[in-house]
Amino acid sequence: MRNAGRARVYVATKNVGKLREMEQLFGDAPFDLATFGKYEDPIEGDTSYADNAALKARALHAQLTRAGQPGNVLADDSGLEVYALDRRPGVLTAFYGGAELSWAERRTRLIAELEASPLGASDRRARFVCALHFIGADGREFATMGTVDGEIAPHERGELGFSFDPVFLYPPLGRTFAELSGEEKNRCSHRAIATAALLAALSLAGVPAEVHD
Ligand SMILES: O=P(O)(O)OP(=O)(O)OP(=O)(O)OC[C@H]1O[C@@H](n2cnc3c(O)ncnc32)[C@H](O)[C@@H]1O
Repeated sequence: MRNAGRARVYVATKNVGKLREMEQLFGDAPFDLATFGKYEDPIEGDTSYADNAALKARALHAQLTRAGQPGNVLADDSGLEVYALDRRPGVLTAFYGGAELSWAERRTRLIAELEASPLGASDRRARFVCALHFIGADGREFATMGTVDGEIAPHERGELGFSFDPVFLYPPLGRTFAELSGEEKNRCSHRAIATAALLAALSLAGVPAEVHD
């Protein structure tokens, strides 16, 4: 008898908010997401989400292989781009404002920086970007991207989500990402779009392989 197999995928992240979303986004797909306790994240570059996602995936892939535990890996590199700020903080979103600031302080700072900028009074457009990179246990690599357009809200709103979600207004619903349920965010987010593309690519490529019993 032939069955679609389930495969473990180690996620190269230290961001609990991302991991929680990925677990929901992978939903019924034939993968079990896991973390590797000894994952050491590499130093990321400052130019490309795709390069950083590949860097993180390859680092974890190598660490698992060294530990004698080879397997599938997945990494996400993402960020928030504000048009009036020349698309900053962009690839460097995780470091916005420096390590000593809380996320609430970073959100306040972003709104203030936007409003002090020459275009900030008339242009609040922003987008979230997500690059995913998957490496199969057989070494095959798959990369996808997703983006979602929105605006920087005048004040933060909502308690859900993480990081910049309370200041990211999603115009089609008139709410910030932090005012959307997990299910709602996972129907429209940058990560949802990149994940749907990845799951489609994996399915077309026959990953995970069918098992015979
Ligand atoms: O590298 P890992 O360990 O995965 O975690 P990280 O938080 O450092 O990840 P990134 O380098 O990809 O930084 C992405 C940043 O972009 C922001 N971000 C990405 N997706 C987001 C989302 O769905 N909601 C809110 N903020 C998001 C958030 O501030 C993240 O810290």
